[in-house]
Amino acid sequence: MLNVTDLNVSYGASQALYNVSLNADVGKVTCVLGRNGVGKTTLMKSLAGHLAPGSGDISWDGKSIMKLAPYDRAKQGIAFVPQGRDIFPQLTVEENLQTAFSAVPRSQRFIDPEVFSLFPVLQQMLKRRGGDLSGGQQQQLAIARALLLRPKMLILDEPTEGIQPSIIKDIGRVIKLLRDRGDMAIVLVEQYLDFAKELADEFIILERGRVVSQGTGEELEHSEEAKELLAI
Ligand SMILES: Nc1ncnc2c1ncn2[C@@H]1O[C@H](COP(=O)(O)OP(=O)(O)OP(=O)(O)O)[C@@H](O)[C@H]1O
Repeated sequence: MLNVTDLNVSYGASQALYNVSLNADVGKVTCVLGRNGVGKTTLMKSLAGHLAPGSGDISWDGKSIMKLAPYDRAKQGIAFVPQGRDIFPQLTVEENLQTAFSAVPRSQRFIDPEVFSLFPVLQQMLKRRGGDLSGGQQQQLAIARALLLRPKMLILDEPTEGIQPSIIKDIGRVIKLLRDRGDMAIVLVEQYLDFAKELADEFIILERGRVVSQGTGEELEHSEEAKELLAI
């Protein structure tokens, strides 16, 4: 289980997160919602170890991971799919997938066929360069690469951003499937309420760096407050 407690994060003199707390359970999708610029990415980068919080704590399975570098968090099973996907455009799809290998034991350094059953298009495009894929295909590649880390926690930062509806559906289906497998905590950042409603078991909404609403997926379904907080 992930426990984030009273996290404060600043960029120089400008504070982006104020006393943010969040829990995420294995076998559940926890959605982090909010409009542009409210601090969602800052929170995800803090979880992955790319930003150092000023105060507060982040623990995984009861142990603080605050002092671990991103690579060591990946080794602990924490996989981060950043916004903008961050794939290597000059490498092939296969080579992009293989970049996950450095953070897993030797015995796990193979492309698990499961990623092709989740994302069949990647198998067809194995020898193509990452940069030649569409935005949606790149997103699928980034998720597949994260899955090769055999994560216990999968962090997805706005996987639907700028992606065509049919691929959004596919990604939603994969997230549900991974959740139902029951061996992974999924933290999903979203701006789109409808996508979040379909998937969320728990949610928080951020506004100007603070948690202003939280609850269960069912509560999100009927929340007028959420609609207002996420309206553009
Ligand atoms: N590198 C940075 N230096 C200074 N300020 C930053 C930096 N990155 C983000 N910020 C500021 O921190 C605040 C939170 O930004 P963040 O990217 O976390 O929001 P977000 O909710 O993820 O937004 P989006 O949906 O647009 O990605 C914003 O006011 C942003 O301008």
